[in-house]
Amino acid sequence: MAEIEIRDLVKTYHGASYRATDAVSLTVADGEFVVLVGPSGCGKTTLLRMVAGLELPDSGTVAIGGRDVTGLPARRRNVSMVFQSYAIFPHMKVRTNIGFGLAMRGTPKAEIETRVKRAADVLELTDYLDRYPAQLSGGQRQRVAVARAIVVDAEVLLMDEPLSNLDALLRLQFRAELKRIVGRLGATTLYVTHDQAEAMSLGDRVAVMRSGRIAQIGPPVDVYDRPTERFVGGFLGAPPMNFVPATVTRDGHLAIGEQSLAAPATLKGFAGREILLGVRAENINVGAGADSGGRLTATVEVVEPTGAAMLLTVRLAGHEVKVQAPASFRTEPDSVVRLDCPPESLRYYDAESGMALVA
Ligand SMILES: Nc1ncnc2c1ncn2[C@@H]1O[C@H](COP(=O)(O)OP(=O)(O)OP(=O)(O)O)[C@@H](O)[C@H]1O
Repeated sequence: MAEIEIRDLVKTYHGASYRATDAVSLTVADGEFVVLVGPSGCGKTTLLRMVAGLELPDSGTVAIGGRDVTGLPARRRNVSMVFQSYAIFPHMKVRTNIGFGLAMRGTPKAEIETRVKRAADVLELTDYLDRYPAQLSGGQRQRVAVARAIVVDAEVLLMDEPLSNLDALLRLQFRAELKRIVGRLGATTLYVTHDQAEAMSLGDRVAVMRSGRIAQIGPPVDVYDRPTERFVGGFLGAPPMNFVPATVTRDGHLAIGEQSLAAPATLKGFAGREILLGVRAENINVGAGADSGGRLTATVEVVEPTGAAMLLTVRLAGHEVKVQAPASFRTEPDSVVRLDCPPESLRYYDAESGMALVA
């Protein structure tokens, strides 16, 4: 059993006027992979370091496997860590690097050898055991760091941007590999990244952080599809969710400038108010030309082929909107397009607070 239970963790760094983490609570179930994601400075690393035992909270508790470890130093927590910098020793061969943690714990030599071999096998490093880090590629070095973390059989795996030193392609490859490895291990994992795509890809659940708090947590697809606040919709997704100001009219419409869509009955109580309409680029149907049938009219500003799709930037009632059209869609700047959004793909937010209006 290695559930991580974080309760009301508060941390204010010396001299700071704000809390780096502001009463964060989070439970990571045994064997679960939770990703902390959010913009720079939102408190992800601070939270992870408090779980690791590298930082003491001002208040709140951390329990691992049902044991309160809040006051315990890192070495007594049975956690394993992988950091952004590979933190592998340049003067040691891969074999020694991987076995380092075990050697420090006084594990017998024969057992170290067996376990290093097993970890190297999992991470496809067997052919590199007698090389020095300088003789490895970035991805291989990163795998050595991961091997060293998994070899000790810790209850909990903590990773802070472990892929950030890799170039884009390697990062993508290793992301899938990491998912496979950690899945196989079944370790309880808390993982920090600022990369929303990485968070979506890896997490059983994703916790989106903002200013020291968890804004929303849930399975990646849920969080992506139903952001509970504008911030989350604007952070997850490339392009981010579109937000268009609209007024709820008394006759049950959503007025977007001079144009309108039907408003759902759930917005009845908001008649007369300006709200934000949230919609993902891929949920907007687009037709070329003024007669193509959609209920809204917009003007194309930018056309970007992405290969898999055609990304359009259009202007709708003075607002910029990203639309993902099929790759075969043909249009050009200044052309008129018609847009339609299936009602089930629309989300509604308070214009001031940015919070979702209806679930
Ligand atoms: N040792 C420190 N002393 C003072 N302030 C710190 C310290 N470490 C972090 N902070 C501040 O605490 C806040 C949270 O930092 P933290 O490193 O946890 O954010 P983060 O979300 O991990 O950001 P990034 O993605 O940039 O690493 C930031 O405002 C940061 O400037």
